[in-house]
Amino acid sequence: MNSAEEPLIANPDAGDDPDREDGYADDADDDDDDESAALQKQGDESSPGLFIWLLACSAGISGLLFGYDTGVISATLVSIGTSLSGKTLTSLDKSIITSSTSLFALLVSPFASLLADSLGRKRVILVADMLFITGALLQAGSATVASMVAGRSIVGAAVGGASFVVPLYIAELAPAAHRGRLVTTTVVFITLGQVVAYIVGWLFGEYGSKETAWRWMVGLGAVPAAVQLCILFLMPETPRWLVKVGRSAAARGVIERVSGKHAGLERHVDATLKSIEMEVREEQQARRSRRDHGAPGRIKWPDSLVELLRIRRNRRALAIACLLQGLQQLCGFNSLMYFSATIFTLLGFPIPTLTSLVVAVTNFAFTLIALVYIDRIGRRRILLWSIPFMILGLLLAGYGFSFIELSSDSTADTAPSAHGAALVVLVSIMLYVAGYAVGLGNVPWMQSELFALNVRSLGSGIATATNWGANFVIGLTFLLLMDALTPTWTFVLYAVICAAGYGLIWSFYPETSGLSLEEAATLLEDDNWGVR
Ligand SMILES: O[C@H]1[C@H](O)[C@@H](O)[C@H](O)[C@@H](O)[C@H]1O
Repeated sequence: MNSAEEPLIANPDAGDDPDREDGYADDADDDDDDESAALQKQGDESSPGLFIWLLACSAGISGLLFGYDTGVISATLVSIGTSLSGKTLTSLDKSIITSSTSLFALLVSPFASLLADSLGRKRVILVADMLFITGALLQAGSATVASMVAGRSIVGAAVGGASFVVPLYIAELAPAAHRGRLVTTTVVFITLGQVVAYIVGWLFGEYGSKETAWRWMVGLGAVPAAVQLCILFLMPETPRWLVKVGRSAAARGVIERVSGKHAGLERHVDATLKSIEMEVREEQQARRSRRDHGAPGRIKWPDSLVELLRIRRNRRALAIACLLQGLQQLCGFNSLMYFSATIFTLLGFPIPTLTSLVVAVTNFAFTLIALVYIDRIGRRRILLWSIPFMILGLLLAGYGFSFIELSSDSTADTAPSAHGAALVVLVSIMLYVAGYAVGLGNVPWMQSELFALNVRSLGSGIATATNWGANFVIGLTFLLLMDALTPTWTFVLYAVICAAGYGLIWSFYPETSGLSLEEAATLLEDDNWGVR
């Protein structure tokens, strides 16, 4: 058994409560708990301090890479020409090159969660950086389609690991009152990475040499990864992981540093540490009791999977996290990210790559707005407010498309009415993207706050895999749907998916804003899923 699975907490207050079969709450400690929760909250609500912002930004570089590597592919594909395997890329080559990234992200994310539990959150960021660098260099030096696919797959593995571990890392370090905002920083970096990728793609595409432009586009991804690799040595491990492996003294030091300076710091640190230790202890007891009641042998990862699926609140957390992550992709946003240039070509815009920059910039700008308001408005509420705008945008875009005759050579009817309709589509796409960016674009990444510590890493890993699975499906089916259903009905289909998602969120997703990770994880015990 690895050390992460068997914490070594030496806590003088540690009380075993044999009456609790699940080991989750201990009545005798209730008054203490209330006091420490109040103290923890008091410290949490003070300003988060420079150090935690620096940490969120350093970790956010992974988000920048995620956004850059997923965004840069559209410009790369149109600039490769005959540089790979001495031939023009076929549609199949393009699809495989594009989707290998999401496929590997999908395959790697659940396994990265095992690494994050045994080696720590920080080391997964380190491994991801090395993969980002290797993948970028391999792509830049590719002479064949096969080596390009290998490079994209390695980058995909890095994106899969980083996209799951960075929100987890930040959520475990952040004070509760600012956690939403700090996790949203990652999404700000992702969307910034996409803007940068579009600009780099456009600049190199317009002004670079035909032979080497695309090599620069993909190779540049190595730079931020190398920078992060250097900074990483200054970044701490999360207190929750440290407590889990029995290093409470080190955890205390980290909590002190991220709490910022405020009155009562010492007591706040004590309270935070105590509540983490309590959660770990309760999980140890629960695990021990489950082992005594049957499951023989040592707890290995399939056992944490069993815990995830057998305990009601864990199962619910997983259902919600997967629902949100699935919806984030199935609402169709990334079809715009990957194919907006194709769409705007169909609509007859003169410089489609520039027009598609509108999508990336709107996404980035509205993610910044989410950054400011997410903790004030709350996760559930921001989703319930923003999804109707997405639905409206999709329906209007579908309506606009119905006025445009797409001819067989894939160019739009150039009649004045078609120009008007193209503008309607552009504006409604912006409305949809804005709605997406303030809600669905970022809230699902707060997934780790739904899970109890013992299953947090595995649960987040599976939810991240759901995100990449749905991303893969959307990337693969969008153009086919446009052909089979027409653009109008494709957009209507995405609107229907959003409406169904709205209903599910309304029924099952409780508000977790402002709660400590330990409180958020217990909310799902309620019969009504903590929704009312
Ligand atoms: O949160 C991010 C962000 O919204 C990106 O713009 C999108 O491309 C990703 O798929 C998503 O996970």
